Amino acid sequence: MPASILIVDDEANIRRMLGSLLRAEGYRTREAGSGLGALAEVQSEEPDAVLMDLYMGSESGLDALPRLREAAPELPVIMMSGRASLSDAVKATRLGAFHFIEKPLSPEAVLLTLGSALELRKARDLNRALREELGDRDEMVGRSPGVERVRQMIARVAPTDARVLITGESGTGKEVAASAIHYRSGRAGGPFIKLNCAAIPKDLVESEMFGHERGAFTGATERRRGRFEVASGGTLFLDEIGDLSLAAQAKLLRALEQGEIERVGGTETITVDVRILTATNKDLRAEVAAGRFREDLYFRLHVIPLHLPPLRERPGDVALLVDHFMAHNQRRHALRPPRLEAAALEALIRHPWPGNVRELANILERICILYAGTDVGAAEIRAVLAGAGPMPEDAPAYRDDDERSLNERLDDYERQLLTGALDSAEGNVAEAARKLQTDRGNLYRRMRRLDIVR
Ligand SMILES: Nc1ncnc2c1ncn2[C@@H]1O[C@H](COP(=O)(O)OP(=O)(O)OP(=O)(O)O)[C@@H](O)[C@H]1O
Repeated sequence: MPASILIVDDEANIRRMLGSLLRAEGYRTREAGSGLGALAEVQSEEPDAVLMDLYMGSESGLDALPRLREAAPELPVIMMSGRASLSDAVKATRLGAFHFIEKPLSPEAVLLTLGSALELRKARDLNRALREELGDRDEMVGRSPGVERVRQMIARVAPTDARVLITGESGTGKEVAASAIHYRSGRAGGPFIKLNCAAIPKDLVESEMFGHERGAFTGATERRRGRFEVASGGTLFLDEIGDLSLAAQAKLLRALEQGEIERVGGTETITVDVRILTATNKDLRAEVAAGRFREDLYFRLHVIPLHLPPLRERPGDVALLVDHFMAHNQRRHALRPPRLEAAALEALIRHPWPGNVRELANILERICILYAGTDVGAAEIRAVLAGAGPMPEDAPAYRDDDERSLNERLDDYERQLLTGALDSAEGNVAEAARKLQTDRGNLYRRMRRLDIVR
């Protein structure tokens, strides 16, 4: 669809001249002879850009400009004038004009300025779409006191640069909270970069965080920027921080203390401006006591603690989350949502949700797909929940003659489960994690512990 341009000038011959120039370039054009006329045009259908004269008889384009901007805040308006003073130009810019061009108009200047105004417009539209999408992602659904506390805390810490250590069981929304903090901070226009410390092999942690120079180690065929550098100006979210090796902890501590990093194999010191948010489902204090986590690093990261309560402690949020995920699945899969009977909702509320909100989201996706457009009662919910249970019916039974310890037997079972899921996902770890209703980090950690290589 060609862009539509509104031409506002009290002189008909200028409107005609601009109109034919723009149409020859493939634009659609509309015209207005006054500021009021322009406002009516914009209100009836918003154009993609406006070209407006500064002096239209007794009327000044400078009066019309704020009204246009109010009616359509993202509409770029280009002002034109033959006898504008510098102060007019400054005033126009201050009132939000996109640009100022002088008459007599040169076709090149008009087309060039219009081209960049339309680019800006496109970028703004894209941004808005992104914001809408993100709004959905970083929205903490829930009205329980626990979630209200989290929300208040987020509002309080977001505008600061304080480091926040987010704790909570798996699937409670730690990443949602981190992204909410970023997008409500002054760094929202900068990048939000996530690094899952459990998902990267030990010997690559340093290069993931700080980057590497070409040839720094076997396989480093290109120079690569690390997450610290990529996140500069924004926020770096270090998930599963409790899984970081002691060696990597030492390097992270140095980076935090000095605000500087060095790429692996490099000599250059790079200053980075990054806000650090961390999350863990481990008890980091216990990790410190056990000597697995550096105390000095713990104190650096733990400036503000933010704890996300497990879903079973806030059953009052289940109904809201059900609504939220039903709407989400309806959009995502373009299907009619099932109708949940009261008993079905009751069953969902009573479930203990060991996998927290992530588990609820997965169960609801399954319900939406399996029962689209039909009635769902407690029996259907029980069936879906049973299918999602941690132990399938053919779990290995207890055998008197098995001499292995409990842990060895459990490891064996876990290995079967993981390799089964990985096989069924054709080796795709993210997909296998989804099938097992866990996150990739957890799956990688378990694979590493059991020496499962994929
Ligand atoms: N309060 C909430 N409102 C809406 N969605 C939520 C909420 N909490 C969690 N979710 C959703 O549940 C899923 C899991 O959340 P998230 O990844 O933030 O959990 P997590 O605590 O970081 O998990 P892990 O420790 O396993 O990484 C995501 O799809 C997220 O969008």
